[in-house]
Amino acid sequence: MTKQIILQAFDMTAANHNAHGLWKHPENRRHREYKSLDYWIELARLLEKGKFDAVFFADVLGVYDVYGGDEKAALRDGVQVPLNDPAFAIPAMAAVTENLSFAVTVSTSYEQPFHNARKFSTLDHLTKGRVAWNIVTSYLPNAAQNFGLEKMVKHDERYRMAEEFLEVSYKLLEDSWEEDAVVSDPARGVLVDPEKVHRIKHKGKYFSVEGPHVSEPSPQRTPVLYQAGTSEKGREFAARHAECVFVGGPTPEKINYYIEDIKARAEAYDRSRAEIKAFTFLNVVVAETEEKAQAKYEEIKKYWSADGAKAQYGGSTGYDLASYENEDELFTYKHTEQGQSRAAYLTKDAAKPFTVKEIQEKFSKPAEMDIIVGSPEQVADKIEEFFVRSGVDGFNLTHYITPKDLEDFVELVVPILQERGLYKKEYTEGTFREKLYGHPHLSGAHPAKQKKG
Ligand SMILES: Cc1cc2nc3c(=O)[nH]c(=O)nc-3n(C[C@H](O)[C@H](O)[C@H](O)COP(=O)(O)O)c2cc1C
Repeated sequence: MTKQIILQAFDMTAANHNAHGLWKHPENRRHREYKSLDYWIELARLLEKGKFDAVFFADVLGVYDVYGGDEKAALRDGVQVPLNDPAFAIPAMAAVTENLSFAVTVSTSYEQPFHNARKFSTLDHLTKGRVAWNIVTSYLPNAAQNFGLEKMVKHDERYRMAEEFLEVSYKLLEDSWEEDAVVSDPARGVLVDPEKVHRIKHKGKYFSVEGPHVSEPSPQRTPVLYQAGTSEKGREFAARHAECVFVGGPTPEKINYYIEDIKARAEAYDRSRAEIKAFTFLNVVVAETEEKAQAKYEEIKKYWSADGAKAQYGGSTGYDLASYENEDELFTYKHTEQGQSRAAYLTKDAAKPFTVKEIQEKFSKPAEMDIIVGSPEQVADKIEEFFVRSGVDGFNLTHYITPKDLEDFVELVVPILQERGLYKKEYTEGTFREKLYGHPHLSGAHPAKQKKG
């Protein structure tokens, strides 16, 4: 059978995610409605109608304050702020759907593993196993300041913390409660068998957790594990832990390079390449005809905010585009403690070197990467080509006018992809991991299982 596209809506429980300035577009509803459950419920129903596999919630824990040295530009355009906690929308979205899954971003740099494990067990129970965790190490200096630190923990150390965070998480989610610990036996007067619940007694460099876990085993135990970030350390981390990777890159070939590299590294940990699915961004502007799609794109460009885009770029890379004075100088890679994959994107990963002037111009219109604009057939053709060339398993679909762009995609593009056999017509049964991999729990080759010996 043809490999089918796994589709996720890329979202954030914020007034704006990546559509900088588009809040001004008269048809955009999200900045007014993201605070209401009705909005998220409507979105969940729409995505399930379009057979989306999941909604992928990005999240950050501070404001973007690198560009121009403060958060003013980010606030003016609502760059991922105001922002609510994504976890709270999920039970309501799960209540009106049966198959849509939910990937939530949680940072290992600022969360506590005990609290995080409880949160994911709860979500996994309430969604009947439809939850995933996008593991990030964070990049915003302001997030560090919000959690009692003067400065961010350095990039590579954040990944070392993440390693230990995962070790504790596995102990809590996989080992603390045996599968049959909850006996619920009135005759013996025993709800939980004390012999089958174990303290984890973790004492490490960064975390100390006695346990036991307080939630009983959920359908998936450990949520499906996503990772995003392709620095050297990021790829090594993904190779060990991730079941899904979210990879950005300036060309399909570069994306493919990162995916292949992560899979090769996974093999060194005795994991099979098939155990890792890869996703990248998909930016689409579609309408009934090419002309209408072009007109829609022109409209989007009119509202786009270059300052908003630069604010986001500054926060995630550490490169302040307000501080470059010489427009003719080459925009080169320099080490920062922020996100190294994002920093590489327009510098050492780019197909050609850019001058500062070219970079500034890039931010004056939407999408760093190729945006697909066209009629439904044209869009489907390009998606198919991109799918094959990049070697991804699926996409995180962005949107500019929300929820209208998603409605258009469901109505206009999904039926064509389905006709071509590139996209499912029906969901498969079961938890998110069963839909992706055919089994409810982490595979036996995963390090979470291996350490049990
Ligand atoms: C495609 C992509 C999506 C990301 N989404 C988030 C996010 O929602 N929240 C966050 O704090 N970091 C996010 N990150 C940051 C990374 O997870 C990572 O912590 C950061 O980029 C530093 O790692 P790196 O140097 O390996 O890129 C994302 C990174 C990439 C490449």
